[in-house]
Amino acid sequence: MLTVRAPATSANLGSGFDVFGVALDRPADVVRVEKADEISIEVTGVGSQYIPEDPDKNTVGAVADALDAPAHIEIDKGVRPASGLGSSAASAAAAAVGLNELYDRGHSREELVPIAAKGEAVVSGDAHDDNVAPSIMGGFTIATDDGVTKVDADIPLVACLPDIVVSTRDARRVVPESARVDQLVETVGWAATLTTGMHRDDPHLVGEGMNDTVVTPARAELIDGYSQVRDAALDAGATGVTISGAGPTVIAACEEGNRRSVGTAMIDRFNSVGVEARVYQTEIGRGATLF
Ligand SMILES: Nc1ncnc2c1ncn2[C@@H]1O[C@H](COP(=O)(O)OP(=O)(O)O)[C@@H](O)[C@H]1O
Ligand SMILES: N[C@@H](CCOP(=O)(O)O)C(=O)O
Repeated sequence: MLTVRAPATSANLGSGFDVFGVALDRPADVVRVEKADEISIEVTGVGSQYIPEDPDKNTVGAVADALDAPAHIEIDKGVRPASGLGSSAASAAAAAVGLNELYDRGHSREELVPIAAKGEAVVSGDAHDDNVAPSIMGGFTIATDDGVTKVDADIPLVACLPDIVVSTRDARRVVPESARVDQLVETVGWAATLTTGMHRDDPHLVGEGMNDTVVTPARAELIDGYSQVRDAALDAGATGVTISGAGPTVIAACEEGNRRSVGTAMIDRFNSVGVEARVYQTEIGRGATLF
């Protein structure tokens, strides 16, 4: 039996819809894989009552199929489903790394990204790579059809998860079908600024690059209190704030010493609109770890 820990991730970061992602230091899923004649799945942990154990409906089933690696797969969820923290992707990433090792398939970490993304297609309708890439490879990742570029960055982050459920599938339905040229121009500027910030470990450039006028405003409607929480985090010293993945988690970049005050401000503001929330004071972390 092999055990793999794969981290939660925050995709998009505002300007990088379906492209940018970061591995978070915590929370994480822990997945155990053991060779078997057929695929079977057992799920425990946070939100496990909402996660199907049917291999056709769980992200890890699609990964085992793609690797032709039947196994008994135990998933201990640390990442709440429908959180915007790459919950479904964390399991898929862990399964891809574990089954690749168990069956000695010889794929590199980068080659495992599109394999793990097949699991994302099962739950959200699209095989987007922006969560599985950082969960497998760690750091800040730029995932495109040409492959994954990874930067090891050190940026303090606060992820505030409200007690609201937003499924990625539903949140993809509100994404506008088109954008104006002036919006493309500003998005390119923000994405370039964010990428430079990651290279320089500069939370101010990263925060500036977390802007977005295309996808985030449409999705903000799905999160009660989003704009108030964003303002509160910025007032408390966050350098940038946006929706994590498809939401409802709200993610803030900040300086090391500001994480606690930013987190408290975000929780208080969600509470003030009647929404319970919890906060992860975290940072950009490593990819899936095999034990
Ligand atoms: N291994 C898994 N872990 C988490 N969710 C899963 C898994 N397999 C299937 N799902 C389903 O995926 C959906 C959650 O995925 P998604 O909406 O993308 O949330 P998140 O943003 O947290 O990844 C839920 O409907 C859940 O039942
Ligand atoms: N690019 C995707 C990312 C979804 O992330 P998740 O953590 O909400 O699954 C999107 O924005 O739809």
